[in-house]
Amino acid sequence: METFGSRLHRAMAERGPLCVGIDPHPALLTRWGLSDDLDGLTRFCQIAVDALGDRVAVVKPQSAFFERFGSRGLAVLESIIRQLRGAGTLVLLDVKRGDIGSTVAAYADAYLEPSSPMYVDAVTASPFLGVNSLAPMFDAARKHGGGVFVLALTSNPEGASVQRARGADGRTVAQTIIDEISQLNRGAEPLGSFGLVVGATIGQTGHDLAGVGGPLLAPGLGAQGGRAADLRTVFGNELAAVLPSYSREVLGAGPDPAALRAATDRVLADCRAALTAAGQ
Ligand SMILES: O=c1ccn([C@@H]2O[C@H](COP(=O)(O)O)[C@@H](O)[C@H]2O)c(=O)[nH]1
Repeated sequence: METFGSRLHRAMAERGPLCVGIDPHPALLTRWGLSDDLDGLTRFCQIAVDALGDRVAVVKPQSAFFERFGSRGLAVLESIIRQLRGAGTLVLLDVKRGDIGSTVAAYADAYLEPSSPMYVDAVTASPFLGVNSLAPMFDAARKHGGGVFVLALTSNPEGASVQRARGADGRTVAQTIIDEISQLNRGAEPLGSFGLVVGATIGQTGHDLAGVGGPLLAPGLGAQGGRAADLRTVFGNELAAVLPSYSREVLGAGPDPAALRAATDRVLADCRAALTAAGQ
């Protein structure tokens, strides 16, 4: 069985280093001339999937915007996950789950067990109940070729007070998370299956990302103010592992499918330029 890290490495080589988020914000539904209800959600997602599904390496649906509509919203999410995976696109579900280990086991069943209706290639996870509380997700990912992206240095300004707090050994909370995820990826080639989330908005991190060995998801580009050129400042020598992620910046170009594709091509070109400019 091929690992998630290997599948992601190939997808990034074939389609380019880009993740596009499907975040059906109420304001975007309105902007696309759609109603803020289940019909609008369904139409929005169909247009986005048809326009982008076979072009980008990774699509990242944001679960919250589907959960707004209850079980019928989740049915739409399940449907687009199936369609995207059918088009050969890796699906990273942004759901930021975390809990005590016995409950994380149920989240692992929900997202990383192939028989689940919500089965995806990878999920985002919150480590703030302790990285090791996520062990059931890591185990399921290993068993089924999935991936887990763990929050480390998030793109929002509020994250720093928690993530940059220092423990007894002098390391920040984020560095502890980075070090634990690095251990999980040890020896994995060409890329580990355990990633970190590091916002493109945070400037020089002051953290050591050199040994991570897995993908570095970089949200915060576009609508939150991050620019592709900032990736070089944030990630330094680790540009080869960076997976830039845009949601509103691309989706704001819709609903015209050609405009969505043009926006995707534009941000991908920006990212390629930024990620290769340092001679990588
Ligand atoms: O640190 C983080 C972690 C996750 N996100 C998520 O990414 C997208 C960003 O959307 P934009 O429209 O490109 O701002 C969204 O789903 C966030 O929940 C993040 O922004 N920062």
